[in-house]
Amino acid sequence: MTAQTQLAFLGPSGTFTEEAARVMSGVLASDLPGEEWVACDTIADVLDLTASGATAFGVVPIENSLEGSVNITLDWLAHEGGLVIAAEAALPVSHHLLARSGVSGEQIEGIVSHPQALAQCRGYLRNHFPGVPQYAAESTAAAAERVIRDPEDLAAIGTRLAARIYGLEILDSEIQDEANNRTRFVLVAAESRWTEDQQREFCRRHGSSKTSALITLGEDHPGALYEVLACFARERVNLTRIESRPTRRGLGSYHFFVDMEGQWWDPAVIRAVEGIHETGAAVRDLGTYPVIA
Ligand SMILES: O=C(O)C(=O)Cc1ccccc1
Repeated sequence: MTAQTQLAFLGPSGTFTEEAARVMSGVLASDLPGEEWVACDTIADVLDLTASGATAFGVVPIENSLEGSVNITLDWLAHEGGLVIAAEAALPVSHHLLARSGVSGEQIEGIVSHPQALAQCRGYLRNHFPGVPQYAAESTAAAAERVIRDPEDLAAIGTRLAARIYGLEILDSEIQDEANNRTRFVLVAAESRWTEDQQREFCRRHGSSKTSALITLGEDHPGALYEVLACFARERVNLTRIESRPTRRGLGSYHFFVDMEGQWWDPAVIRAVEGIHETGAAVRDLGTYPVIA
C-alpha cells in the first residue's frame, strides 16, 4: 500500500472525524484514496503522518460552533508547517451518553470524552451529573473504548456509531447544550504534493472555494492589524473568519488565522497579499479549497 492510497483520521473507529472523512470521500469520490484509512490516536499524529508523506491526506476537526477553535489543529498548522487545507466540510454534531449494558445513570462514577464534547454538553452534565468526575480522552471513540475496559462504571459522550461498534447502550441521546452544534473538519495534504495546480483543479471540479492564510505582524506599532485588514477591505476581499493564536514568543505576541472568500491566485487576493507584505507583516498560504458541506 503506498501513501497515495492512504487517508489518516482521528480514530479509533466511530469518531466524528471518521464521519466527516466519509462525507468527504462521498463527495470527492475518486479524488480521495479509498483503499486504506489509518486511524490515529491523536490529532497531532494525523497531521504528522500527512506532513511526512506517509499518508496522502488527513482529516481533523478545526472549529466548533459552540466551543470555537480546535487549538491543537491551529497551532500545529502554525508551528509545524508543511501542510495545506485541501477541502472543508462543516457537519452537525449530536452527542449521546454511552454506558456498558446494565449500567444505569445513577451508577455512573465518571464521564469520559474528548474535551470539546465535554464542553459542548457542559450544561447537561451540570444538571444531570453534578459532582461526577470528568475525564478527557483523545477522541469520543477512544472514550467509548475506555468505558468497556475501565473497572469503574463510566459513561462516554460519543456517536451512535461508537455505541454500535463498542457494544455500548445509549443512556441518553442528543445531550449537547445547543441543537445547532456544528463542527468544521478539514482535509489536509502535504504542501509539497498538493500544488497550486492541484488546488485549482480541485476547486474547478468541486465548486465554491475559500482560502486560508496565516498572518504574522511585523514590528509592533499602533494600527498594525488595522493596516493588514485595510488591505483586504481595499481589494474587496471578504473575510469569513479571523482568529488569533499566541506565537509562543511571549505574552502579547499573536499571529492571525484568516479565512477569505476567493482563491489565492485571484488578482484581488494577490494585490491584498502584496499590500500586507508592504506593511511588514508575513503571510503564509494555507490553501485554497472547496467547501463541500
Ligand atoms: O472525538 C471525536 O469524535 C472527534 O472527531 C473530535 C470531535 C470531538 C467533539 C466534537 C467534534 C469533533
